[in-house]
Amino acid sequence: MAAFSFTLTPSVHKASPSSLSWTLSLSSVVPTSFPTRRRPTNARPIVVVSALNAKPTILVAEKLGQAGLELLKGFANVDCSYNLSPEELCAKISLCDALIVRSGTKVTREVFESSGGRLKVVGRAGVGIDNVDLPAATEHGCLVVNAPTANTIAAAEHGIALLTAMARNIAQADASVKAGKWQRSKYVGVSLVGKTLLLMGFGKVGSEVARRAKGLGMHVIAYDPYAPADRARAIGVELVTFDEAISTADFISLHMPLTPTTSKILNDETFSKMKKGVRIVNVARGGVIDEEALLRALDSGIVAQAALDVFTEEPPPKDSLLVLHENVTVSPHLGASHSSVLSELAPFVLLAEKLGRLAVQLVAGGSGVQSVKITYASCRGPDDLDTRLLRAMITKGLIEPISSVFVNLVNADFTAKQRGLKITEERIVLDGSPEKPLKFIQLQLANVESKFAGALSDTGEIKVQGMVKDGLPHLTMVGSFGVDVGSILGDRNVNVNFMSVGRIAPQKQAVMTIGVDEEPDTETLKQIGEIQAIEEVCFP
Ligand SMILES: NC(=O)C1=CN([C@@H]2O[C@H](COP(=O)(O)OP(=O)(O)OC[C@H]3O[C@@H](n4cnc5c(N)ncnc54)[C@H](O)[C@@H]3O)[C@@H](O)[C@H]2O)C=CC1
Ligand SMILES: O=C(O)C(=O)COP(=O)(O)O
Repeated sequence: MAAFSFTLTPSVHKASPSSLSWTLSLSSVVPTSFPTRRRPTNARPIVVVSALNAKPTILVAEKLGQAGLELLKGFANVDCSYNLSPEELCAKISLCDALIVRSGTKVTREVFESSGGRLKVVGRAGVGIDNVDLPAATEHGCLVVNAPTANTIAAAEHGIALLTAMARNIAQADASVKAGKWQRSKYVGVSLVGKTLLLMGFGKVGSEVARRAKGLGMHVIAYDPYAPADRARAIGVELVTFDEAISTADFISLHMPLTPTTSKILNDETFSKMKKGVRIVNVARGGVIDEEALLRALDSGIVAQAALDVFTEEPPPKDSLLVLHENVTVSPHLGASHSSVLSELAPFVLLAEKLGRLAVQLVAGGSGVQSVKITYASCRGPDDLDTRLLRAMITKGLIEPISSVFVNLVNADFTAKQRGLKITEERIVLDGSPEKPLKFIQLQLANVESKFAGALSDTGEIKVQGMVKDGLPHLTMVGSFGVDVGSILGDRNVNVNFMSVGRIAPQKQAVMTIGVDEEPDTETLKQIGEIQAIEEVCFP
């Protein structure tokens, strides 16, 4: 083991006598020690611990992304037991404080009764909560929470995929070519442009489908008694009555929850009022369609085609005439399959929050941030990077240290708007491999004073920039100064085993000693010495 030390000159904050404390500037050098997170006073854990000092037990009854499981394991005993029978679930539940399910587990009254009062939370890792008996949960004092936006884009994209695949007979044509046939006229398909698409349910998924369908040149109408007219107008969608809706549509796409009111909302009577040759897409829930009535409508030609991701019974019986119908395209409830996107973004989520926290601490007085510009540098095209989660975490980092608000993905945009924080996002598309979602994230806070002159960019904004290396967030730039000593050593395969910091007096020079497993070469030391904030480097 070896150690080397270098002196950091406070020249970076010479111009500002009340400059940032060394703790912060040195944390800029140590990539893993961003300012520590203070838990906001009103933040409440979801899971209630049942015995003093005991970890809660969470039963995960369906497959979740690894990143989500790791988070749970950080504070709870996690029992991943998939494909439990109803009896097995009831037998286990009295040992659990929380239960996490997706759409495949029925959380019935019997489950709540069997829990003996221990079950405090049912978490639905997804949108639809039709598989949870809500009155029974309420009676048993059990909270039911879902992830209302987690699957919005996936469900909307899947709906559009089914719509276009159905219109062009992709699944049938694929099977035919693979069977050695070449039936060009049989599978020619129908055009979408100029056709009327009816969205039944104009909430989060329905709105996203509308945007995409407009891009395909479709005329989009919606039936949703609760949807605000201004949202429909903004997207260019006409809200219509039920009867007008079903009698004028060429295509119908379902996006409402399964409730007693929407159950079998498409039935023999409604099919009989539809235009002959209508085409139906369902990525909502199987139960919103009377499946036997749909089969009859397909056989009679009222419905020309249907594309279904969801079924009353999942999986549907192998001999289901609906599934096997030649004019029906099916998928196995895939409208939520984007967990890999979340897991690949996980380290950047941490980076985003830490950059937000650091940036706000650089502001003189801490508050008064009115606008933040976020730059994402990526080798991926703009449409291939969903930044909502990152934006939410940056907002969380910016707002939580200076307020008592608890910010998460759900309320981040709302909270920012409420506080008058304007967020703009910019993407820089870099050359290179798109394997990693991002190269770096940069934040710029405009029109604020900094306690730390060195944190200001040439154009006078507070600027911080970071990247992810080996799964960890690294701060790479503050103001105009590159600060990532850890990255330089990491790039040269020099393993850091400790770091310690001292200083001669407040606002004076600081000394950092870094213990390394391998001797850094002179080129590495030279590179560290060239960092503007560093006065001198030596390796004894
Ligand atoms: N296939 C899949 O993997 C996925 C399926 N879903 C399904 O999509 C459904 C919709 O999801 P979101 O858009 O996020 O929900 P949302 O709550 O944002 O939108 C649902 C809309 O349906 C409307 N609605 C309620 N009752 C209605 C009725 N009787 N007639 C017409 N409209 C009615 C509501 O006013 C609301 O605007 C979920 O409940 C879930 O069942 C969601 C995600 C993935
Ligand atoms: O989020 C929803 O409502 C879905 O339908 C997704 O279901 P899943 O979590 O994939 O079983």
